[in-house]
Amino acid sequence: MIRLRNVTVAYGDRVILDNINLDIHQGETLAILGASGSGKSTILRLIIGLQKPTKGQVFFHDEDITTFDEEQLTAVRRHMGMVFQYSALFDSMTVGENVAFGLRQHTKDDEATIQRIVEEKLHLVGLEGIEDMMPNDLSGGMKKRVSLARAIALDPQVILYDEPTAGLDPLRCMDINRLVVSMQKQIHATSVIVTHDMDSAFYVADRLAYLQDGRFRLIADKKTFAHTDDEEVQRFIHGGRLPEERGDSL
Ligand SMILES: Nc1ncnc2c1ncn2[C@@H]1O[C@H](COP(=O)(O)OP(=O)(O)OP(=O)(O)O)[C@@H](O)[C@H]1O
Repeated sequence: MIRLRNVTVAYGDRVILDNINLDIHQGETLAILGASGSGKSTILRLIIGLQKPTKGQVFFHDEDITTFDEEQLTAVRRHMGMVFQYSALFDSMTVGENVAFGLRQHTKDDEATIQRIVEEKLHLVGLEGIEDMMPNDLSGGMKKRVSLARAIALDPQVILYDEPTAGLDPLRCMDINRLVVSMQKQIHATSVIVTHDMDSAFYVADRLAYLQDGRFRLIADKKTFAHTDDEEVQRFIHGGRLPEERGDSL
């Protein structure tokens, strides 16, 4: 469904992604892992067409979107919902207006239809009756949920999550993890999730990809990934601990 082919992203001499290939299959949830600054968010920006690669191609349904103009990209983005790091809600708009934003931009739906969809999407993320609240009055977890409701307002084929659990306590993280899984079940979206959070990655993903030094060091299904004999990947999975440090420490 989404394919990156021989993609390089460089800023001057600094190569961030070095001739990478990636296939994302319809209906799957793929987690992209890697150290800070390894280029994970860049991959999301390439997929949604917010950034063009220095070299290579990005396909969505067999169309190379790197050749698209802004109007064509807007049409592609209609099928993609993005949950940005730190929610990125519009602070001056109510929750309802935030969720309705894409509907107003991309559809000619009447006000009653928009209100019905806003209500339905807020219900899907476990929030009801908060349409008139302002983002600044919400907790971090609620903001993420509203951000997700906004991302799914147009029934996207693809949902891109940039660090959806960052900054949340463990209970709120688990709420978001469950939501990510339930989104996939309920709207059959293809999901790509960029995260540092190993628990979250293993909970939500079908496959995991580990990015290092501009390349994918490992792309594998969850079980294979968890049991890889690649010591570097194992160290990342175990929060940097060496094998001798991995016993029960509590
Ligand atoms: N406009 C730019 N000019 C120069 N360097 C940039 C630019 N945008 C991003 N970078 C660099 O590209 C690298 C990859 O950025 P990206 O945001 O994709 O990383 P990331 O893996 O998502 O990091 P994090 O986990 O910290 O969010 C970073 O080192 C960043 O400094």
